[in-house]
Amino acid sequence: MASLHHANVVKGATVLMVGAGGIGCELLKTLALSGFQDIHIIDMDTIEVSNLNRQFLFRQSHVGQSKAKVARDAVLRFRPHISITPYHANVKDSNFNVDFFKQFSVVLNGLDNLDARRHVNRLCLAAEVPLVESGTTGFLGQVTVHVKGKTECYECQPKPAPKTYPVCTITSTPSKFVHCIVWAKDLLFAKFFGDKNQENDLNVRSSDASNSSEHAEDVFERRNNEDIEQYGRRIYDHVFGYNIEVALSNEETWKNCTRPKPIYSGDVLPENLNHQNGNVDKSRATDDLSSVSSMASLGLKNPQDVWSLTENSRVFLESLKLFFASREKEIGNLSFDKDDQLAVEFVTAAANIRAASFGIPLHSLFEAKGIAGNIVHAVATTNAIVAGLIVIEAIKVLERDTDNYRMTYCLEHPSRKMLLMPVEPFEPNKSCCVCSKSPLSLEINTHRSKLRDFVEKIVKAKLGMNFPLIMHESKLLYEVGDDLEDDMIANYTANLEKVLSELPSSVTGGTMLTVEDLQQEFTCNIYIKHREEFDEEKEPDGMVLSGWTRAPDKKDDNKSVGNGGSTSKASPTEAQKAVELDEISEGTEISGKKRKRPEVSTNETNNHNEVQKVDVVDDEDDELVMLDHWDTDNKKKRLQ
Ligand SMILES: Nc1ncnc2c1ncn2[C@@H]1O[C@H](COP(=O)(O)OP(=O)(O)OP(=O)(O)O)[C@@H](O)[C@H]1O
Ligand SMILES: [Zn+2]
Repeated sequence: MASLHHANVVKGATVLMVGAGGIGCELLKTLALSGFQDIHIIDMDTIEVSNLNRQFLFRQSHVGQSKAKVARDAVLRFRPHISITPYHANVKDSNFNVDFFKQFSVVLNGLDNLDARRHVNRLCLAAEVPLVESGTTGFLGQVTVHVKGKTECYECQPKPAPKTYPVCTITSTPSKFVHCIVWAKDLLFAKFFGDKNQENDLNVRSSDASNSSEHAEDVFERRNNEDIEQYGRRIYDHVFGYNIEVALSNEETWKNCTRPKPIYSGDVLPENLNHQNGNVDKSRATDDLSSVSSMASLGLKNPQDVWSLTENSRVFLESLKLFFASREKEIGNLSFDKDDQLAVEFVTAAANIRAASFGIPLHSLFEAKGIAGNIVHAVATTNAIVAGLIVIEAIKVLERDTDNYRMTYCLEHPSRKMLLMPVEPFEPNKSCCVCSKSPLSLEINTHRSKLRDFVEKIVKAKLGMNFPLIMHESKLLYEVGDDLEDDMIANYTANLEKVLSELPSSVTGGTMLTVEDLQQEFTCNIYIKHREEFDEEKEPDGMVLSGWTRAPDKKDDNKSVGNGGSTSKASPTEAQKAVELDEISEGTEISGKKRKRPEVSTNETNNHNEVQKVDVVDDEDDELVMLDHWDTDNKKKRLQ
């Protein structure tokens, strides 16, 4: 009987789950209840209070403990005889190598970042283990199946970079609140509390670039004998007052934009802020990020209130004081963290003061935090549905039921009365550099760009390699590893500072470089094209990687059939509308891939029904994701 076969397949499988967060907790529970008996879980995190609203295997008493271990213990309480092996570790650790991956029948991802997803994809390809990948954003979700040689790999479709804004919009002409948030977070906060020596083209540094006093003084440097309030007010007046005056003096800028108004602290606050606040209780633990709060010391209670300009100005100065009074040691090393209350307060206040200056509506701390942290509030129901779909696909993969593999998309609004949209997987993209080993090409100025730029911007950031090795013909130019001799390390370090054309084996236009990651067993050839100039706004890296093109179109791939045996068509635009991602896509990883609705068999309908039986639970909090959406102009070959 099919059910006996099914039960045996499930029982005999050794499964690796990566991620024990929102999706992972649901997944572990569903795997255990579906009869899986040998489950391994990797998660590098410990449990936080903010996880408790949707990660139902965790309780208040578990805060601070390993997610993987607590999830195991929680499930063993209702399935005591199965084997669950937890690893409190980063999946990118070198012990999780190809041999480690080979022991598994299938790998299931419940991750929240592109980097780890790409890494797992490569290890699955190298180990030839099928991967079921997933992601959710609010009501939207997806589950995709990746089997080497049969379907696309996770990287067959390029993933769009997080949304960025032109520098001049951020530094000079903001028109939306998000521009003010980016300014407050990436420029002002970074300038105050991050690395003092960083390059930061914020026009908060000093005066107008054309002014010869530019290098005379770093306004952010606290002067001798300057108390924190004086310091805060001086910076306030500089960034919200003086800099705006300077910007206003350039008439050209304001021809098509509304002129901002300078704001000085004296305009909105009394000369002396006579408050009981600022007197921080220094005995408070500085490692508890939530214990120091300007809202608390100013008596502002509701994070959903929109503060007045005066309140924002008070929060700005108070946050600054609190950073100096109770977290001084961290100053210089901080980067913005959405879970750092004081940082969120500072950024909210600074963004609001700037917004007031530019006539942009002010926002509450709650809203500002959402924008600054790229937060889309998670819906636990979506996680539960996605977890169910992962298990369904995992079982099909284990049964080698290739014809019935489906990529499934959870939609926010019903499309043709469906909230779940199953799509047949596509075959591997022949121009994918990961699974089809197709070469890439890189336009770069070989006389100006250093090997370090290439390693940081291309090899690490774009190709996601951890332990790269770079070769030109048979010459090694660079390598990372634990067992390198000192003279080799010195050699490679020296190479990093050389421009490409001056490397021991000169890299110029026409060179083919080989880049390899030994842990991921991933090799990639990059054809170098020399180019003199790059557009600073559009090509800020000063180099352009391409060649990762999509698979060729196939004309007959255009017909599509509805779910449940219906033969009606779902047009791409209709589907596209259903997966409307515009608003939430900021900062999340959403690929522009075209998927067509396939013919759906009766079998599929059954699966579909099964999915719809998943219990509905409550919704909450935030999660970052990977979502694909429909795209009208790219048609791909379906799996044969
Ligand atoms: N490289 C990695 N190695 C191991 N686990 C990882 C790695 N990257 C992410 N994870 C885990 O994936 C899980 C993703 O879960 P989820 O998206 O619910 O995020 P979260 O951190 O629990 O919640 P939030 O980000 O919303 O606060 C997290 O538990 C995280 O620790
Ligand atoms: Zn691929």
